[in-house]
Amino acid sequence: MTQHFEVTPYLLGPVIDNLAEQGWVVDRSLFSAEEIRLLREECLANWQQGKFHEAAVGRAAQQNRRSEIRSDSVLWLEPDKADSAASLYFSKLDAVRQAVNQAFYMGLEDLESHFAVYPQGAFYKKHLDRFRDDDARALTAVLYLNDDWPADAGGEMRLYLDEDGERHVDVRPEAGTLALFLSDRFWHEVLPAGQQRLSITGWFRRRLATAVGW
Ligand SMILES: O=C(O)CCC(=O)C(=O)O
Ligand SMILES: [Fe+2]
Repeated sequence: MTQHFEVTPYLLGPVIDNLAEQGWVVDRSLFSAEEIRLLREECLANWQQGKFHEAAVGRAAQQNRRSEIRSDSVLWLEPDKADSAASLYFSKLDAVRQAVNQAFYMGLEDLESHFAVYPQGAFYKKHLDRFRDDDARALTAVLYLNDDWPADAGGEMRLYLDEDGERHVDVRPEAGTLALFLSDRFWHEVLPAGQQRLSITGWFRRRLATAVGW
């Protein structure tokens, strides 16, 4: 069954405007409570079936488990095999991709995404979402799935707004909050989570300018 999830331009307008002005945006209107509930259930069902693995740092052959840097567990989403909740996610994010490409000619081609579960106490130290040997990741999208996130539960994503880390915003991982930021520009971290924390992290990737002999 093919379903089309409309993302009306009036929802994307402010997202694009904020990205243009500041390179990051926090949106709370793209996903409905029901859509987030479906995604959360899918995330938890996979978690309970033991399908997640401890997250690594780095890419491909250079991947290492570094539990002093991050202590979450992840499960990659497969767009082709996506069942209903994940395909809903991919169609919404594709609308974002197209709007960003139209506005900024960024040439975003695809999206790689994983569910992430941060058990109580888990964190991800300050980092940049771009690998030394791969600059394809251009725009990061983090969507939070947590139904109930008390103010004192920690687990905020701290997004640093300048190079020296003096200014930052803390994003609470509440259901339906979507944070978008330029992957090569914004250092960020996940503060220790006071309770289990669920999310989907995605990276829009750009075509790589590979040398082909000319
Ligand atoms: O979950 C978050 O708030 C951010 C996760 C993150 O920084 C990452 O997976 O690279
Ligand atoms: Fe990150």
